[in-house]
Amino acid sequence: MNDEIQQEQERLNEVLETITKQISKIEGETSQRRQEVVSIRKHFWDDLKVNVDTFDDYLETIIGLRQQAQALSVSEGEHRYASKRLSALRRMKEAPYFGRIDIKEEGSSLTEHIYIGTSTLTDSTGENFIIYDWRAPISSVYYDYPPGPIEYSTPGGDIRGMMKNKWQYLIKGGAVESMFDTSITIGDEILQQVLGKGTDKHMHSIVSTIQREQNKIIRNDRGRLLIVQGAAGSGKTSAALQRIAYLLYKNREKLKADQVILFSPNSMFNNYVSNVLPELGEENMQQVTFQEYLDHRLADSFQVEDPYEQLEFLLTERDDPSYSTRTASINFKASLRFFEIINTYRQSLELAGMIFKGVKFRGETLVSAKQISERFYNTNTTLRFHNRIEKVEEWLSELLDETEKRELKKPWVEEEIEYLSKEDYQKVYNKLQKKHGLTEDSFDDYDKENEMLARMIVRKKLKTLRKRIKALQFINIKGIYKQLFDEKIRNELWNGGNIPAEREICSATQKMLDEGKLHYEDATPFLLLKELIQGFQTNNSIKYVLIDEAQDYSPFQFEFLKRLFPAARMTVLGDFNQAIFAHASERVDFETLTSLYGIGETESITLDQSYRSTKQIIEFTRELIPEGHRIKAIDREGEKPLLTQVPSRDELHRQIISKVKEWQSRKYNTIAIICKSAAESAAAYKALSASGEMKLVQTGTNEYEQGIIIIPAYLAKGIEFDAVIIYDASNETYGDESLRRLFYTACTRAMHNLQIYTVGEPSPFLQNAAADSLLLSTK
Ligand SMILES: Nc1ncnc2c1ncn2[C@@H]1O[C@H](COP(=O)(O)OP(=O)(O)OP(=O)(O)O)[C@@H](O)[C@H]1O
Repeated sequence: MNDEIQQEQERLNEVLETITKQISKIEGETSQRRQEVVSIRKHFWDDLKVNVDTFDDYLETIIGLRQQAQALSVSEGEHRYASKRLSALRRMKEAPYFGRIDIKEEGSSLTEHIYIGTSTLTDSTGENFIIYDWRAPISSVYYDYPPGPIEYSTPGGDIRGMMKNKWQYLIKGGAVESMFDTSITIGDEILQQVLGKGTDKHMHSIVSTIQREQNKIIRNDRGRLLIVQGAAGSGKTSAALQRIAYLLYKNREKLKADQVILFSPNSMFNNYVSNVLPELGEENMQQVTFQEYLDHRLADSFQVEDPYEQLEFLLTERDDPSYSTRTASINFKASLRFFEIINTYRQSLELAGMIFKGVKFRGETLVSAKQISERFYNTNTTLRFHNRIEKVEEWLSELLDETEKRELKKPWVEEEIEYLSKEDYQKVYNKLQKKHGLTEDSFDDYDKENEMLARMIVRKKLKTLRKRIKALQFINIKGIYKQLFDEKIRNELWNGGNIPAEREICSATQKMLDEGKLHYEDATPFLLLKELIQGFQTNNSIKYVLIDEAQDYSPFQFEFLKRLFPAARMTVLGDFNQAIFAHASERVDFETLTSLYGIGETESITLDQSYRSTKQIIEFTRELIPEGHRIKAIDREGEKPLLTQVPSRDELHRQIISKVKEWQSRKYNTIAIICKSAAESAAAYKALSASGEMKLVQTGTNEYEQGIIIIPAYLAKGIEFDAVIIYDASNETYGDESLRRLFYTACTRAMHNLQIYTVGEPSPFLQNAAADSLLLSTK
């Protein structure tokens, strides 16, 4: 051990001793707090005198109850805080800090050693910092500057100074393994070591090696919208998660983890990233997929297609007669033009076109659809659209009041009373007694009893109808959406056509609706129209929305999310070179998003440095896309990706099995065989699974599994593998230009090794690359 490491180890030992002392102190406190909580819970009612005889007694009881509940909540809060601190300290024992900066602030003669770790540590007085949390203002200097002049912002103003040294430490199990003075060493040694490691079941935090550009994303505090366009593997997901940890720390007094929501591509991805925040001592944010939200809102009325079903159709059914109409429909329905058409359509409904459903009770029409329509268009026409709907709703509720009165005397009610079971009768009786304070004596009045029972029965029967009227279900949204595709409306509102396959799109959409289905491309437009008519359902409690893999969202969906979360700031992270859904085929950047909140409220950051893959893999993958030369690789060496052309499927499978064996001996944790579609994955699984343990990943797979997996490219997005086999990159499979982005996404999942097979002639995508970034073999 050299002198420097020896000295550092001694300091580390002192820090560890402080941590150990604090742990034992807090352990005592937590156990005491726990006992307090248990005791208050156990004796909650013993310590309380419950007396409601007089109003004063009642008041006293309520006050006592409140005090007791408050004491419980304080103790629970203290216990929670102490437990959180305890787990932070226990985590720190492993590696209390990872960096140090030596800083002399302007106007001070003292050079301070600032140690940086995952959590704060102070001495026993609580006044002096031994370690600074990586999210503290001063820690930003570590990520933003090399030694030399520095500047950072604090709530009290900007601070300037000089950084004399910057150290990186690799500490494991309480021992300093290595340390680097970054003013002397070239490159980021620790980053190299971290990136050279194998995959794990879960993604890890990157706080010890956050790069300057990523730090800008993490600490960005300006504007309503932050757009991050970043190359594959540039750390977008990582930056998003550390950003959440940062926001929770910075706003710890007012922001809770469940006020932050992350939209992610699928549930396997959710599982893959679920450890990052707990590793940093924070609770996980809410995580959803856009599809989950659509299902939540629409699955009652429709069979809603999910995005992967849509994609699978596009990837595998090219010969289907409806294929070209479907692609035209997807493009059109994701466009801003369709968004505008829907808005215009909604406005036109103020004058004509609303479709209603008649209201029926026990098979009898109380009011017909036509009558509702007449009411809507003939009265209150000067009011705003939503108020007019409200007026109709009030009118229908009044009609129900009248119906209730009328029905009371009808024979069906009398009959239902007779058939009431004893229990029902007793229930009704008890309810009535409680509500009206009836005594045994007063209830023997037959008429009164009957009237009350009748009212109860009729009300119960009308309850669902009332609810549906309150929920504005008398508006036929499905009919209104279908009408948008009628020839008449098309001529009036679609602004002169020029939409490819316009007629075909219209008839296919109407047919789909008649079958009770809703394609993925229709789900958001349908929901938008519904909300524009019925009023928006908003969620004001969410303060931050982060959207990962944002290239897969249409401008439509962004508009929708903005309206859904009116109180939130949005962070959008994506890469258009990985846009795999048909609706994004034309788009190359997030330019259109600027209009969401306006230029003044929008900031954009681009990440060009890729961290996931070796230099050789990046040199190959960047040739697959336009402007790929901008992507920079980390100086991490590996083997050149290998392209092997085989004559047949049988030979393909033989070679894959032997490649997997070779790689297993290299101890790779995950080897992925990436296919184009679910259909191709299933076929590959059938042919290969007998050779050893392999897992097939499908849309419903919830866990990121280690080992050997077979996976369609679109489900592999967002995640990574030690080594990747591209199952078949032939011209037949990846011949069409529209598949370039999917192919790029598949290849960029590889961290250390990439093997591409092609049965017969390779895809044209490989032709540019083949010259110098791919090794060719035709075994
Ligand atoms: N600063 C960093 N320090 C250490 N590792 C990093 C850093 N930035 C990114 N990585 C690693 O690089 C890999 C890719 O990161 P991440 O998945 O966040 O990228 P991405 O931009 O979301 O990728 P993609 O768009 O391809 O899904 C991960 O293994 C991540 O841990």
